[in-house]
Amino acid sequence: MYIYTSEQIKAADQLAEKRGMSTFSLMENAGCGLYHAICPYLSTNQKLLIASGKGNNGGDGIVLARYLKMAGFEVDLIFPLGEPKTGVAKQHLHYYEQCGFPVEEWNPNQTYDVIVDALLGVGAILPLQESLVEWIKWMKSMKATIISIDVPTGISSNSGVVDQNAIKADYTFSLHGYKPSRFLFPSSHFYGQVEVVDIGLPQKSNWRVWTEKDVQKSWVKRETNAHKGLFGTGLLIAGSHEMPGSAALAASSAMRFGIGKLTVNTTQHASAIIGPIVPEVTFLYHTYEELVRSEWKNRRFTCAAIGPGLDPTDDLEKLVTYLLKQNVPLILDAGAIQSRSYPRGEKPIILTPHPGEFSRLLQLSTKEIQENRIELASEYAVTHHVILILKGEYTVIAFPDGTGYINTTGNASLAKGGSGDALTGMLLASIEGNDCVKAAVLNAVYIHGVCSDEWVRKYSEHTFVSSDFSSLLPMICKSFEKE
Ligand SMILES: NC(=O)C1=CN([C@@H]2O[C@H](COP(=O)(O)OP(=O)(O)OC[C@H]3O[C@@H](n4cnc5c(N)ncnc54)[C@H](O)[C@@H]3O)[C@@H](O)[C@H]2O)[C@@H](O)CC1
Ligand SMILES: Nc1ncnc2c1ncn2[C@@H]1O[C@H](COP(=O)(O)OP(=O)(O)O)[C@@H](O)[C@H]1O
Ligand SMILES: [K+]
Repeated sequence: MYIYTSEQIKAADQLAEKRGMSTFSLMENAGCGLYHAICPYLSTNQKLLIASGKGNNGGDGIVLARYLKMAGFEVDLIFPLGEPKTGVAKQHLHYYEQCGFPVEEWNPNQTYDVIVDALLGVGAILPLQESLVEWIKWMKSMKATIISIDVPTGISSNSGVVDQNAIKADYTFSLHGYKPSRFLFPSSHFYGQVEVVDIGLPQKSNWRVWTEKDVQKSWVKRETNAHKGLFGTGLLIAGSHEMPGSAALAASSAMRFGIGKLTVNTTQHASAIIGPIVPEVTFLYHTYEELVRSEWKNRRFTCAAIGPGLDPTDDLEKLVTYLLKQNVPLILDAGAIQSRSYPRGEKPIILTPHPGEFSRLLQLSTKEIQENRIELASEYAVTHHVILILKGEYTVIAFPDGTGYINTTGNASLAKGGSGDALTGMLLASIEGNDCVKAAVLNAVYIHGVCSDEWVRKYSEHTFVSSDFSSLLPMICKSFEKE
């Protein structure tokens, strides 16, 4: 489940070539792998068209055409942009023809059930050429099932940028690994159902998808003689007169997700609302200044989260600056997400912006953020030595060492006030319950999403509310515990 930029794909090809694995062989692997992956979606009574481009994406289409022909499928191979230009694609076309298979001319009057888009892959340069646009318009009018090879033609592979005439695939079969645009916007919505086809190259990338297996492997079971002191003494600075619920949601998720002890610093009014929801927590009613002056030193908190339900003020900023010096894991959310510098300590500092907050932080439009979520999050995490969780569909989790992960759980039922507060609470608990910081963060994000996935399996996606995390977490967490 690795993610590769177009540059990384080219580098992997070159390295393979240097080590004796020719691009010709890789293309054979690609075409053969594609054949086996695509076959289950096809039937021999369908009329198939493979439209190949001039580069190696087109070459993959040629190899696929040969395998399909050999298996008895009715398939036409055409070159809407002209015949192949790369040496390996030419070689494969030669072999295809030597096998006795023809190349067809594009016939706009012919109809097809399935069209394979092997026009452009990771070598695409946008915008699309005029000569392609006419052909794509015809293809769209066909109402056939569209299968794209590697990347749907007309979308970028590294960014979310989409050409106005881009092909919207029903299925995309990506070679070697995912391409970043699979998880960016608006490009991800052009991929359809995605499968990765292995082509025999070793997997190595600093970006990948966090999976159920990863959660299972890194799940920490409690020792039989465990005591509450082992799972953190957290301080949650959250909730205001106007937004008391955010603290309640963060606190209840933190308790449910396993934190040992939790103190909430909030207002008297907010605590009257939080207390009945989470009777397990204790309260402090300090001003930010008072917290800085005394409380922290006396209490021995082992981790903190700040921001849900708080407005960004100068006093809050002073408190954040103070907390950043305390060398404990710190989660900065909502009102605590501001532009500032961060110390290079051993304890993790975690920022949880949604695209709007990240856009304010970077002074970029949300469109630019969404098109480049992975790259921008990673740059920020590395430059500022923080863990950056860029929320939304396909949440991006970037680490200061340049590695990163995409989360694929969660759905639009989470698009409701309070979901982010619950995540903050879960992160706080997770970071104290797992010695591996990466696993702690990734598992919290993953399970936060799984809760909403479980909800929509049974109920309407409109009806999920953040208080539901509390009743879903016991069952979801149980499913990850090894017997
Ligand atoms: N390691 C891997 O993943 C491998 C990938 N292969 C395939 O090779 C592809 C990359 O091949 P290439 O680097 O040759 O690149 P592509 O085949 O993606 O595209 C390059 C060709 O398209 C033309 N082109 C670019 N932008 C265009 C536009 N806007 N309008 C019209 N024409 C345009 C270029 O002039 C060039 O001829 C991958 O996507 C994959 O399908 C395999 O064949 C080999 C191994
Ligand atoms: N369409 C979606 N698909 C997956 N996850 C989503 C979607 N919409 C929202 N989320 C998740 O819900 C949470 C929303 O957080 P946030 O916007 O901070 O909410 P709030 O501030 O109201 O608590 C994030 O974890 C985000 O990833
Ligand atoms: K393609």
